[in-house]
Amino acid sequence: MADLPPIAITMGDAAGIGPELIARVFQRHPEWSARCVVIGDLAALRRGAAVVGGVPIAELGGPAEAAAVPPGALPLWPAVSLAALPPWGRVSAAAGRAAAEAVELAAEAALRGEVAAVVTAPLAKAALAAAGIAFPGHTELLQAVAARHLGVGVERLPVRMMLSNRELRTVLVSIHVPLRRALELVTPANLDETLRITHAHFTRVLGWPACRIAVAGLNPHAGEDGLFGREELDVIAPAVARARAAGIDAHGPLPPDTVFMRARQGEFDVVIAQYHDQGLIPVKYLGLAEGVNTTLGLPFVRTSPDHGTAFDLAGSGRADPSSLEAAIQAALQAVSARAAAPPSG
Ligand SMILES: NC(=O)c1ccc[n+]([C@@H]2O[C@H](COP(=O)([O-])OP(=O)(O)OC[C@H]3O[C@@H](n4cnc5c(N)ncnc54)[C@H](O)[C@@H]3O)[C@@H](O)[C@H]2O)c1
Ligand SMILES: N[C@H](C(=O)O)[C@H](O)COP(=O)(O)O
Repeated sequence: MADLPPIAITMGDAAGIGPELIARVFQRHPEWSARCVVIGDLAALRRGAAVVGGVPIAELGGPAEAAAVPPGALPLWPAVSLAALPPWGRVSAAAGRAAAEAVELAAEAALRGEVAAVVTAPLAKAALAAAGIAFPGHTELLQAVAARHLGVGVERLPVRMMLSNRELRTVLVSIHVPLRRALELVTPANLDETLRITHAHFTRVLGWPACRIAVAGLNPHAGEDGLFGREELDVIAPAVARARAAGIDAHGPLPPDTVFMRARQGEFDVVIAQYHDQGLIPVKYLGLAEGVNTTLGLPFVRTSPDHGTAFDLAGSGRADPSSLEAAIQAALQAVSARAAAPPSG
């Protein structure tokens, strides 16, 4: 796969652990230097490198120069610049704006085919908001950039968040919305789309022959035949039936308190969760170290660590790079899978 373009890694919030984790990754994986391009601010990456004891930085004019980067160097395309470095661990509009710019540049490069995938280091949603950026997080920002590139509205490019580790995968019906709003978003259309996008990701994008999808209920005991709520009977079960009629190996609605255990024991490949914390708590409870956040439905591969900016640790050198490493590894694997079996549509 040496002939594929590099993978873009965005620096994340410069006040958080992103820059130091990126530097740590190239210390631990010198073989990735020529396969990646980091998009960010030079001073922020220098500061991150200093936190982990120093890493040489190779400044690039663009992704095409990555292939010549020597092992162990941090391949930086300094296409984003901060007027001043933000203090560690503080929300700032400037850091939010710079983080978003790096993400937009990476997505546009991916859409032009100049990078093979996008891996995003964590940004702070409050910093994005402080910068006046109207998206709650990466997922919605990437969706908007891709839709703009394709000349369609975002409603024509639905995406979903998947969190995964070695033991469990979960895809969310809704993402960054208040819990009351999440309940309203348990609709036939959202269920159908989540099932379709999840099935397509595993079978068409990753080339699996089949994918066993469990669908969690919303209410205690999946409603207990309507005793504790009717969403299972009125919305979720019909969506599962429609999916099965369309050839998707969907099961449910299953009681949310045991469906993750059943998937972890091997009964299902992935669980569709009805809202953010229903799906993310079981994955993150198993530990942040190996978790990967993947956006399904985009026209390019995007992964991210499952943790955030960890402002409490930023600059200390104590942050664990494992989740970022897992995100890069997952992106490399997905890119290889796509190259071996291009999706049919
Ligand atoms: N991928 C992303 O961009 C992403 C993901 C999750 C949260 N966030 C954002 O990050 C900000 C902070 O969120 P939060 O505090 O809820 O979660 P967090 O993941 O930043 O931190 C939660 C806890 O985990 C610890 N932790 C996180 N990453 C670690 C690592 N690599 N090594 C060791 N310990 C680690 C932190 O010290 C903290 O105790 C918020 O703005 C949130 O929206 C961004
Ligand atoms: N919900 C994600 C998590 O907790 O891991 C996180 O906020 C990242 O979201 P984006 O990838 O949309 O920034």
